Amino acid sequence: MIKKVDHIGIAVKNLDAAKEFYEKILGLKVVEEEVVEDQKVKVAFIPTGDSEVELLESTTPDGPIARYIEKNGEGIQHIAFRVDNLEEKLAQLKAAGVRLIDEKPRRGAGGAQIAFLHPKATCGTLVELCERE
Ligand SMILES: C[C@@H](C(=O)O)C(=O)SCCNC(=O)CCNC(=O)[C@H](O)C(C)(C)COP(=O)(O)OP(=O)(O)OC[C@H]1O[C@@H](n2cnc3c(N)ncnc32)[C@H](O)[C@@H]1OP(=O)(O)O
Ligand SMILES: [Co+2]
Repeated sequence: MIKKVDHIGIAVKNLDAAKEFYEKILGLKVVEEEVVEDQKVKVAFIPTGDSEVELLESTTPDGPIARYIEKNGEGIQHIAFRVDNLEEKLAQLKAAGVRLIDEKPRRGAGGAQIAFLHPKATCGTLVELCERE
């Protein structure tokens, strides 16, 4: 079952510059920063009520965030929905013929289990599903 929007992923060129805007100008607060090697990103999480903003800077010129920015510039790269059972949700989507990027959960930020659905199967938005304690 999908519980809520967990976070909105925003691709940025420079995490420090983005933090400057979100913290100093908007008045929000980064609570956690982490490198997720598996996704070739450095992330900063900013709580906004019941959901968070995830700022993403690429750690390599060939990662998904670098490729996204090269093609589209900075901006919203994905939306993440919290699920209570990721394996079960992936099996259900696979049975429904949905194109999955990840058939098995991978490790995400903050110890979450994550998996992506292909934007061509979701009416144009890259969707992440995540399960966390
Ligand atoms: C840390 C973690 C966490 O929260 O815990 C994260 O979020 S990590 C967040 C970063 N990690 C990821 O994004 C991992 C999953 N992403 C991927 O595997 C990749 O980025 C893909 C989504 C498959 C795109 O791959 P690639 O750039 O090689 O393909 P491509 O440029 O040929 O794109 C194929 C088609 O999908 C579209 N497309 C590509 N990226 C898109 C996006 N973010 N949103 C909407 N559409 C997108 C392209 O425009 C293109 O459409 P046309 O054919 O019409 O031109
Ligand atoms: Co994410």
